[in-house]
Amino acid sequence: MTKDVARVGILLLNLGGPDSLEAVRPFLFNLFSDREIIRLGPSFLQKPLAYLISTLRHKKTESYYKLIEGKSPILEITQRQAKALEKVLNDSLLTIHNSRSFKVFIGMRYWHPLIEEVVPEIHHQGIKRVLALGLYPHYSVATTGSSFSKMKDVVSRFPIDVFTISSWYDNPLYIDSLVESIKKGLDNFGTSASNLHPLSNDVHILFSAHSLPKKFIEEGDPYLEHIRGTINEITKRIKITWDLSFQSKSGPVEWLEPSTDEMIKELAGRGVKNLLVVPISFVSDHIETLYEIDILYKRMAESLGMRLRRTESLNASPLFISALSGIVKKGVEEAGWAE
Ligand SMILES: C=CC1=C(C)c2cc3[nH]c(cc4nc(cc5[nH]c(cc1n2)c(C)c5CCC(=O)O)C(CCC(=O)O)=C4C)c(C)c3C=C
Ligand SMILES: [Fe+2]
Ligand SMILES: [Fe+2]
Repeated sequence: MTKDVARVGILLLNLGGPDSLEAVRPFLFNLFSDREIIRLGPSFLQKPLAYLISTLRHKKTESYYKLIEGKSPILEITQRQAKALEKVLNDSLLTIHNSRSFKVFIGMRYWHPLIEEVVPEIHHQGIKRVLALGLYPHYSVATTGSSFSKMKDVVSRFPIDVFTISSWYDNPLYIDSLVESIKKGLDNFGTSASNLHPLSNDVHILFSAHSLPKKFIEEGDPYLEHIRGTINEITKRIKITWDLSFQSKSGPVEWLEPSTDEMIKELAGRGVKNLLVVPISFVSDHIETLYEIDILYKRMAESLGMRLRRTESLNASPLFISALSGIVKKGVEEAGWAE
């Protein structure tokens, strides 16, 4: 008899990003239409205001994407993660059931392949069990929460059972993969900054998380607690001097502080000369690593007499894919789909 686990689909959820400059405006419209990420007045005004903001903002956003090859790399990286994860999961199952049992899908919140496009596809493939995993280690209503709401809404139209994994900020292999990338970043500093010893305390670490309006935290969002949880696990394994700051705020409300640009200035004032920035809330490269950190903050640091480097994003690193595989397998067991 075929094991039921043979029918499990893994749905990787992420934000998505524009795949061309023409896609920037409709991508922004989709994002600003979502009341879970941003509330623009009463609900009947959400779409008109989303239209207005995307019209006013798209040129500025396009200018950032022009600096990173005219599009977001997020889909291509998520596809690599999906392919690697499917292989690792099925290779490990081969030894147990002699059948290929997992199929990994991608569902993006604001740009193609959209969640509402992929769920019907999963149904057409005859899959009745879906394990949904947000590619956000730290839960926020604005990110994972919004993707889950959209997915549950679409899935309710199909005979599909869903099991969700909402956060994995302290998963040991995920922490290992971050520690690996920090050690690599420190080593690279050692070789590129002459007379600096690898792992030297002379390199200060700055964890830079995506900012979030403070109101979310006040309403019980665990995002900040999760970010601190990840850092806490990292510092149990590696001795570093560090700070935490928040980047990419994008509206006139109060956001988490300090901002990464303020923090860079403060660290320059404290005499820090070598700064390794760790983009802590992203597992893939996108505009906030490739433009904001690599171009904007690097330039700012240089003008303050500081060397700034960034740790490599986890992307499809083997250790990170093992972490995802472990998270999925644990989820399959918790869902009761393993036997
Ligand atoms: C409108 C408010 C926003 C909140 C709140 C927010 C939270 C948030 N976002 C990410 C991760 C990503 N954001 C990305 C792009 C992006 N985000 C916002 C707005 C908010 N994000 C905008 C307007 C944009 C578009 C770019 C721009 O115009 O500045 C992306 C994708 C970018 C890509 O290139 O692929 C990601 C990923 C997190 C983790 C988060 C809160 C925890
Ligand atoms: Fe964002
Ligand atoms: Fe952002």
